[in-house]
Amino acid sequence: MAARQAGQTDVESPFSIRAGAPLPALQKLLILDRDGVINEDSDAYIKSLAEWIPIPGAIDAIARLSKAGWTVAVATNQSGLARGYYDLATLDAMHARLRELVAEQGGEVGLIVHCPHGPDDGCACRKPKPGMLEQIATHYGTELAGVWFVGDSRGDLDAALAVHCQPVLVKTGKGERTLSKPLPAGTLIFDDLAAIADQLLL
Ligand SMILES: O=P(O)(O)OC[C@@H](O)[C@H]1O[C@@H](OP(=O)(O)O)[C@@H](O)[C@@H](O)[C@@H]1O
Ligand SMILES: [Mg+2]
Ligand SMILES: [Zn+2]
Repeated sequence: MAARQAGQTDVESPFSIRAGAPLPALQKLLILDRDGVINEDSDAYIKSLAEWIPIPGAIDAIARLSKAGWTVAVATNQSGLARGYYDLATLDAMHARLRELVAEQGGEVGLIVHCPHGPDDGCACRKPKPGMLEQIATHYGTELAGVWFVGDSRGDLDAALAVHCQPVLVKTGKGERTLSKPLPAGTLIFDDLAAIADQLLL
């Protein structure tokens, strides 16, 4: 299958912050994995809008960060597209719903990038490859070093390390499963996205 480019269905403003560095005048950038971080995940994939269920506290966390000047972008593998489990319109409906829920709380979601490919397509965007993170960095005109990338799977952590992001693991989604095996040195661990927002907004 010809490798399609990673899909992006959103635009956002160009700001960033290197986690741990002095806070520059520019806004702060946080990158999130989707399934298992923002919404519940399933080994059967998230195949419909009805199956897209926000993790408690996640929508509020994104809204709180956004209102505090953080740019919150998303990088998500969506091999279910290549597998034919759902189509792009369904994926877009999930992301429209995410935006709607965050907007209802006065926040906004930044760029959402997805990898539509399957594991055997040899694309550059499927995590653990860092292509989507690089796409987000290009979009916002920023470096990635030290930027927190929050995921629930080992592939998320490895993608972060590939571009010198700060790997951050949440225990939601597949996080506990990921935590049961050795993690990359320096990985930060939080219960959930709400706890990350609490930390970043201290
Ligand atoms: O966590 P993000 O990247 O947002 O999305 C993960 C999903 O695309 C799906 O990724 C699949 O992995 P494979 O793509 O089949 O290896 C499985 O892990 C599913 O359970 C999961 O829902
Ligand atoms: Mg995930
Ligand atoms: Zn891809």
